[in-house]
Amino acid sequence: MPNNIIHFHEVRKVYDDVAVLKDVSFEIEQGKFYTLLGPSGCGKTTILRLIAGFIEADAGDIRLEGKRVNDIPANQRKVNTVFQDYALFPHLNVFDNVAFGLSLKKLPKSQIAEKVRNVLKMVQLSGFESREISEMSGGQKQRVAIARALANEPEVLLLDEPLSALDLKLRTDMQYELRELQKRLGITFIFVTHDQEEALAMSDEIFVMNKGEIIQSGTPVDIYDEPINRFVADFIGESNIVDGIMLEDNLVEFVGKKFECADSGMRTNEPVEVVLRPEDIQITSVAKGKLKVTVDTQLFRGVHYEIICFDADGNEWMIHSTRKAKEGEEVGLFFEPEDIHVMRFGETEEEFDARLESYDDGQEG
Ligand SMILES: Nc1ncnc2c1ncn2[C@@H]1O[C@H](COP(=O)(O)OP(=O)(O)OP(=O)(O)O)[C@@H](O)[C@H]1O
Repeated sequence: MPNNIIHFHEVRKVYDDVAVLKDVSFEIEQGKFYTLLGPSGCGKTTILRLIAGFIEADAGDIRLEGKRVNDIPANQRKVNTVFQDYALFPHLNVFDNVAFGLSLKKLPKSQIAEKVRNVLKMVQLSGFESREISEMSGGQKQRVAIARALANEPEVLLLDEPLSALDLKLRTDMQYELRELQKRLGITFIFVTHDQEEALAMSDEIFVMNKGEIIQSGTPVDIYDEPINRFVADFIGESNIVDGIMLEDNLVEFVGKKFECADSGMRTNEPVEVVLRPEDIQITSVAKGKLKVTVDTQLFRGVHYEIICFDADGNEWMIHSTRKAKEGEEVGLFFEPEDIHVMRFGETEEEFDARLESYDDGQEG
């Protein structure tokens, strides 16, 4: 049976008459690395604050280890937060920063010293006890903030964009470190980011959010390979997305042609959007291709060329290729049936219905 440490049931948060969380429900299993991913303002930090107890929900149930905590104050929850700006005390040294919460709890000095030593070792900062915060690099400050949170022995560690202030190289290093630390400690991490690559690299499970709702949850591979709609497909990785219509369960029409695809579970005549990832498309000769396009522009991206082509209907196609193409040349695009991913049309029922109606009108007319 899954061991759920956090449970949200139809949790709502309203600011100035606007629901910034719209009856959100989810379960968090103990010991896994979760990421809340979504654009700015979608409600990620609001979820963390509700878990931590910094703000109160306007409706719904929040449970920690099975117990309803809506009315339990933050300092009585076994949850700690690492903030984006680290929130360290600049006038205290590393030891005193990490010991801060423990001193408030009035633990004996020897016990505090031992705990601080242990957590500094975990984040590989042994020997830095007497360093001033101003003498630490961004990545080191980050680790002090994590050590301070871990010193309280939380069941859950909440991390609010903790890597966003770091440069790219350090951020990648810290992604490995955090992931490794989480595995080693076996405690639950809930990590907030708007960086999809970070989410894909680190998480056991991702919740993709938009406008106060969780749009899709799943493993990084599930979400990358099987986005449920245009928003998720666009937000996670780069995609070619075109309108289509299902002809059979494994036959889809788009750009005026029929293509075999994997079993889709869609109904005949269902309006869909078709996703083809840029790395799943190969450039070949017009004769061998499934779709004829003209190469427009290309950019060298280090590991691949990003090639932009247009088909006869004016649809843009992005291809990632290790080989250079010739601008202005007519080429064929080739893809396998299983690389065609079909999604139900639209992000809302209204969009789907409107599309269905316009398609039906077209059929009759
Ligand atoms: N104290 C507040 N008063 C009024 N509105 C608020 C308050 N806190 C947050 N909001 C609003 O709630 C919405 C969700 O905010 P939240 O901080 O959860 O977003 P986020 O997804 O974490 O965004 P970001 O990535 O920019 O941090 C935003 O529209 C924000 O303006």
